Parts: sequence; C-alpha cells; structure tokens
Amino acid sequence: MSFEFEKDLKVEETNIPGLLVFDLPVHGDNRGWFKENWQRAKMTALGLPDFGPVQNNISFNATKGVTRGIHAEPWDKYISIAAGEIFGAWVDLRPGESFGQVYTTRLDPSKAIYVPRGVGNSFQALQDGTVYTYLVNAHWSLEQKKTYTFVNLADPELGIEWPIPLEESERSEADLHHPMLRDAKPMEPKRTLVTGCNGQLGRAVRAYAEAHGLRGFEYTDIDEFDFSDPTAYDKYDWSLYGTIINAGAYTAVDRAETAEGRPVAWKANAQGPALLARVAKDHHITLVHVSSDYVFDGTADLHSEDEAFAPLGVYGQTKAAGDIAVANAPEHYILRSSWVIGEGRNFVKTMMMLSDRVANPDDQLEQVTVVDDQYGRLTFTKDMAEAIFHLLDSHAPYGTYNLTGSGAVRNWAQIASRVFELTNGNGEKVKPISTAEYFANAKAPVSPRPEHSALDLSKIKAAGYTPADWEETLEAYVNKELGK
Ligand SMILES: NC(=O)C1=CN([C@@H]2O[C@H](COP(=O)(O)OP(=O)(O)OC[C@H]3O[C@@H](n4cnc5c(N)ncnc54)[C@H](OP(=O)(O)O)[C@@H]3O)[C@@H](O)[C@H]2O)C=CC1
Ligand SMILES: Cc1cn([C@H]2C[C@H](O)[C@@H](COP(=O)(O)OP(=O)(O)O[C@H]3O[C@@H](C)C(=O)[C@@H](O)[C@H]3O)O2)c(=O)[nH]c1=O
Repeated sequence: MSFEFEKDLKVEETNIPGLLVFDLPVHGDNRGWFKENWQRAKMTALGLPDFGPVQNNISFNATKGVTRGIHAEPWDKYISIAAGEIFGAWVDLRPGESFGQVYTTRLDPSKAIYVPRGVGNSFQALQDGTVYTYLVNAHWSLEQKKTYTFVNLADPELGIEWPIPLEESERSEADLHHPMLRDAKPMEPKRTLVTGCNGQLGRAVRAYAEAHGLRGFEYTDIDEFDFSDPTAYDKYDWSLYGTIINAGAYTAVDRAETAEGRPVAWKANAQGPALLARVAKDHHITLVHVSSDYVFDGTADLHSEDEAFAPLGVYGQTKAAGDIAVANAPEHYILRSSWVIGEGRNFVKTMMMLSDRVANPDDQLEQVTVVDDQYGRLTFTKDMAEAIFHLLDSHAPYGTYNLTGSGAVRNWAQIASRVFELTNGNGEKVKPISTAEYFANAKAPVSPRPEHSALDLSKIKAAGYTPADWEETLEAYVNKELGK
C-alpha cells in the first residue's frame, strides 16, 4: 500500500485533448482504505464530462508484467485501480491534428483517468494481483466490434518506455498482432442522424455536410424513419450516435386547423420531438431541433428566446409542445426561425410563379393581393444550416437560439413586391391587403398568425454567428432560381 493518502480531489489536463487525470482522496485506517472512486457531482464540477456510465468492468491481472492494449472502442472510459499499480499508455486515434499523440503515467488507487472515445488505452501491471476497474458509457456488443481500432504496444514510433520489457510481459495473442500507428485506422466519429432530410432545411443540412466533407451522416425522412412512431426507434443502436439534427416537421399551417391535419401535426411536431428528446437523454445525444415564431402570439415587436409561449393556432401549439419536450434533453439546441426559404415549396417561389403569371399576357391574372399586416424577416436555410453547425462545432451553451436572416423587418406584401420586381420588374402588381380581408372568403379553415414575427438575434450573434442580411440573400436566391 505504498501510495499517497488524503490527496485533494484534483484534475489535470494532458497533451491528449479530453484525456483527464484525477487525484483521488483515499482515506486509510486500521482496516484498510476507502475512496469515492467516481463522484458525479464533484467531478463534473471539476470538468469531467457527465459521461453517463452504463457498465462497470474489472480486469484482474494475476502477475506483474501483464500488459493489455492498445485498444480504442466507441465509448468513453473512466479508469481507476482497486489494488496494485499500473503503468498506462494512451494514444490518440481520433482523426485530426492530435492523431498519434502519446501520454503515459502510473496509476495507483489514488489516481484515475478519463479516456475519451477514440483514444487508445493500454496498461502494464506493476504488481501481482493488480485490479483495474473502469466505467464505460456504452454496452459491449458484437455489432460494435467492427468499429474498434487498435495499435501495437511495441510500435517504436510511439516511443512508450514500458517499465517491464514487452518481451518479458504477459500479453494476449490478439495484442501481439495489432497494426503499427502508420497503418492504424482512425476511430470514426459518432454518427449524426438527420431527420426530415427531404424538407427545405433537411436539404440545406445535407448540402452543408457534403460541402464540408463531414463524415458519419445518415439522412432519413418519414418513409424510412418516422420519428413520431415509438416503434421506429428499435431499429437503431443509439449508442453509435452523437447528434440528431431534426429537420422534420408538419409545416402546413392552415391544414393543421382541419380535423385531418390536427392529429398529424400533433404527432409530428409534439410526440415526435418528445420521443427524440427521450432517446437523446438516454444516450447522451445532442439534439438539434427547430422551432417557429408561431409559438408566440405576435403582440411584441421583437421576440426574445424566453418570451412566454402563447400560440394562436394549432401549428404553433404543436411546435410549442415540441419545444417543451426537447428542452428536457440535457444536450439540446433549439433554433427558432421564421418564414423559412430554401429548396422546396415556399412563399418566394409562389410569388415568382405569380409574378410570371401576371407578366404573361395570355394569363388572366392581373395582380396579386398580399397581406401587409404581418411583420418579420425571412430565414434562408443556408443560414440555418450554418448556424446549426456553428453551435455544434463551437460547443455553444445548450439552449434556445433565435435564428432568422438579419436586416430590416418587413411585411409579406413588401417581400412579395420585391420578389415581383426581381422576377419581372412588376413589383407594383402586388396589392397590399389586411389579413382579415385576405382570408375573408376562405373556403377551408385558416390559422390565425402572429402580427409580429421578428426575432431578437442578439443571443446567436453573441454566440459568434451573424446571419446574412435576408434582403441581400433574397436577391441572390431569386436570381439563382431565374437562372435555373
Ligand atoms: N417553413 C417555414 O416557414 C418555417 C419552418 N420552421 C421549422 O423549421 C423546420 C424545417 O422546416 P422546413 O424545412 O420548412 O419543413 P418542410 O415542410 O420543408 O420539411 C419537413 C420534412 O419533414 C418531414 N416529416 C414530417 N413529419 C415527419 C415525421 N414524423 N418523421 C420524419 N419526417 C417527417 C416531411 O415529410 P413530408 O413532406 O412527407 O410530410 C418533410 O420532408 C421545422 O421544424 C419547421 O417547423 C420554423 C419557422 C418557419
Ligand atoms: C400565397 C399568398 C400568401 N399570402 C399571405 C398568407 C400568409 O398570411 C402570408 C405568408 O404565406 P405562407 O403561406 O408562406 O405563410 P405560412 O405558411 O403561415 O408561413 C409560416 O410557415 C410556418 C411553417 C412557420 O413556422 C412560419 O414562420 C411561417 O413561415 O402571406 C398572401 O397574402 N397572398 C398570397 O398570394
């Protein structure tokens, strides 16, 4: 028992990002000793990730010189010693700048180490009967085995100075044959599941990930993964996923007011996000979700993230319910947008089509009436996708962020007129009308809409992302559509 007692609980960073070494207080008396081996509250306060262990493993190392490794499995490990002492060596096998970095140290019962997923782990027992114990945050499974990665303990490039020469050590047959570092395969990052991938935002997320060469992305829409169906979750091994980007929703605002639309909207926008939030919470997955200005009644000119929900219609009610559910996932980002424009059906495309009709002498349509008493800003899906990856990559604090284009607040009639002007130079053919008049003769149910939809963008700007001016993007968008 030649280790130090009564140390202060302390954490130390290493040259490998995220690899953390702890000093543990061990209390000795006439009977032996006692320690708090892992203490979630005290250790997370010091910087240990709240990594959610699900399994505790113990390896008993009968003789001095037993050597195991170097293994990286797709989970995080918190390693400590119950009896004896080890010399440990860790090798970063994550793709990127730190690939190949090595760290070594000795561990006895007064020390512990947190090894993030993708860092190869190995040790040599320095005493007979060394008991090595570790918590992991994914269950071992055969399916995962193909994702493991290894390096050879004896690779001279690693320069590990094993206290007991490897030739004299006890090793497994498998550990003798692992590849050298130059041939080792880097650990793949955790997967990202994108839902609702065929919608406006889903397509922009995909375009961003592909343009930036991001790996491990899976794209699904309702035909493959209906996230509002509890039974659809069974086909995934969620421990393999690090992020879900939910780009799916029921967005037919007026149809949501009908008897047929209402249950579908509730299922997609409330039940679905609640199921996603549960799986995210259970598996430490970061959940990205998108909300709407329609969760507010629109009486305030500018909406901050924490304004109280007061939705006017069914769509807004279902979106508010979804936000409340998603906020229960500890690692969540909710981006709240308004008036979304991307690839797919949207207001700008409708106005371009109407502008063409008005410009066509063979068409009877002479002018278009558009409401002038709803105010807001457009949000282009390229900005939404950029903002999502900005929050994820910068590890911004979890929570809700408003995200629309920046620039002037306008009404729909002004936007329509600008689109007409850009499309055929016939902006004057848009006639402003009040919402009440516009919907006065509607044959189907119409949803009430907020008067003021503009969202305060200071929080996302403070987080380091400034969206483009939507009026400039609108011009580029229309010109691009015209060029198609
Ligand atoms: N559009 C807008 O103006 C605004 C949108 N938002 C929010 O932004 C997000 C993205 O919107 P946007 O891209 O415009 O939406 P879209 O309507 O363009 O796309 C939504 C996609 O989700 C799919 N989907 C619907 N239900 C499910 C389900 N249960 N499981 C899996 N996929 C599903 C849809 O499939 P299918 O078409 O077959 O139903 C569609 O492909 C949404 O959360 C929306 O509420 C916020 C403010 C404004
Ligand atoms: C096509 C058309 C629309 N309008 C009006 C109707 C409506 O009040 C307004 C905008 O039309 P839209 O059909 O795009 O509106 P809407 O579908 O309500 O748009 C909303 O979608 C959901 C999903 C959101 O979350 C919101 O942020 C918002 O973008 O313009 C006219 O006045 N004239 C027209 O010719």
